[in-house]
Amino acid sequence: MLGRLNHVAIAVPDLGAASAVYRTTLGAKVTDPQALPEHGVTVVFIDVGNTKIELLEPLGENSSIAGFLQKNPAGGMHHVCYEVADIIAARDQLKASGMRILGEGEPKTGAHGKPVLFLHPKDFQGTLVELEQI
Ligand SMILES: CC[C@H](C(=O)O)C(=O)SCCNC(=O)CCNC(=O)[C@H](O)C(C)(C)COP(=O)(O)OP(=O)(O)OC[C@H]1O[C@@H](n2cnc3c(N)ncnc32)[C@H](O)[C@@H]1OP(=O)(O)O
Ligand SMILES: [Co+2]
Repeated sequence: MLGRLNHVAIAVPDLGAASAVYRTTLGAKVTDPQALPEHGVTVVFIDVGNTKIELLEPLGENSSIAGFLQKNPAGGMHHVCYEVADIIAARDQLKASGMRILGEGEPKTGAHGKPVLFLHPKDFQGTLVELEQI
């Protein structure tokens, strides 16, 4: 089921400040901010060759990452995203093995314009897992 590691996501309280740290101290090329209101976040990506770093900050009132940032006010590792060839087949296989699919269980369109799903962190060793269909 698993393909490449598409990205590692870091939730931050201030996307501009976090982007500046990556740009000035690590020489990173940071994409322009991309507002994703349907996901309640604004994101940027940093391509590191073999994968990407996604920096994300809350957007709007009930952002799905607000709770995480309350617990981690300075920010922190938020999720990993794995690529899958067939997200519906992956979803159905995971559901059959008792894993919890977050949201209504139907893929939404992610930052890369591809279908994505999220798996409950409690089912994956305390790590929020995103699947993105390539
Ligand atoms: C798709 C666009 C973009 C892309 O890459 O294309 C993105 O990645 S957008 C990313 C933002 N969207 C999401 O994260 C959607 C999925 N997330 C959720 O539905 C929620 O964040 C959820 C349900 C994982 C947690 O929501 P919340 O924190 O409000 O709920 P709880 O406090 O009840 O949390 C339950 C339990 O899980 C622990 N938790 C929460 N977030 C994480 C996390 N990122 N990693 C690990 N664990 C997490 C939380 O601490 C609670 O644990 P407990 O021991 O019960 O306190
Ligand atoms: Co992501």
